[in-house]
Amino acid sequence: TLRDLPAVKLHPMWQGPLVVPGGDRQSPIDIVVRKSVFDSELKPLVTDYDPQTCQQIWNNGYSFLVEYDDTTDKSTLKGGPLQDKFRLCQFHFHWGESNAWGSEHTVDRRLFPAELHLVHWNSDKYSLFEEAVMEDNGLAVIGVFLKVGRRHEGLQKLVDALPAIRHKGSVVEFTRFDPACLLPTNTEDYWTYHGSLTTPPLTESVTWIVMKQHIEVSHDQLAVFRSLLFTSAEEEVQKSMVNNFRVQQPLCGRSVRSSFT
Ligand SMILES: NS(=O)(=O)c1nccs1
Ligand SMILES: [Zn+2]
Repeated sequence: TLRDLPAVKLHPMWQGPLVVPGGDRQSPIDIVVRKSVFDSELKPLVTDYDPQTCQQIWNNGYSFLVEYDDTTDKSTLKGGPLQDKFRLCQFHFHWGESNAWGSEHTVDRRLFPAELHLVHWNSDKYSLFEEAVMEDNGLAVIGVFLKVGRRHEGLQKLVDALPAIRHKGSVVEFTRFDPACLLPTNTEDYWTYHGSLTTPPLTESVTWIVMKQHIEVSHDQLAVFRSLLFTSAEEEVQKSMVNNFRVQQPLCGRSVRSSFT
C-alpha cells in the first residue's frame, strides 16, 4: 500500500500521505495578487442557507465540523465561478497556536490567524458527497480569512459549544445556526482556482472560492478554538488542537482568477 512505499513520508498529524503521487492541482496555495487574472464573467456568489438544516457539531480529530442535513437542496451555493448548484454539507476552520499564523491559503504570502471553509458538493451532477468528492467538478469550498479584532457575535453560539466537544470523536447537537453570518459583507470580491481538499482524502475535486474580505473574531474566541484537543478522552497524552493547516502546495502552472480588478 501507499504506506509501504519508502518514498511516501507520512504526515506527522494525519498519518496520511504528505504528497499525493501525481498531484498537480493540490491545495492550499499562495495567492499572488498581481498574477491573478481578472475574469469579468465571474458572478457574485449566491448563497441560500437554511439554518434549520444545521444538525451537529463534532471534533473529528483534525478540526471541529458543523454539519448540515444535505439530503435536500435546502442550503445551497450557486453563482460565482460555478455552473451548477452545490449543497452545503459542513463548515470547519484551520488555525495556529499563535495569531501569527494558522490560515491555509495566503495572499502575497500574508498569513492569517485562521481560515473558515464552507464545504459544498455538486447536487446537480451527484447524489452524495462521497460520490462528488472523487470528481473534478464535485466540490466547491468557500474560504474566508479570520483576523483578530472585534468579537464576532454570530460566532459566539459556536464558541460556547466547543467545551462540550474538547476530545476527538465527541459530538453534540447543534441547531439553527445560519452560516451566512460568517461570510464577509462583500461576497462579490474573491479569487477562484481549481484545487484539492487540504485534508485526507486530498482529492483534486475542489473549485476554491477564497473571499478577498476577511471577518473579525476576538482573541478570546480564537483561544477557545485552541482549547480543543486532537486526542480522544482515552489517550494518556492530550495534544492541543492547533496548527491544523496543510503546507502550501506548488501552483503547477495553474492560474488564479479574480472577480475584481
Ligand atoms: N480542508 S478542506 O475544506 O479542503 C476539506 N478536507 C476534507 C473535507 S473538506
Ligand atoms: Zn478545511
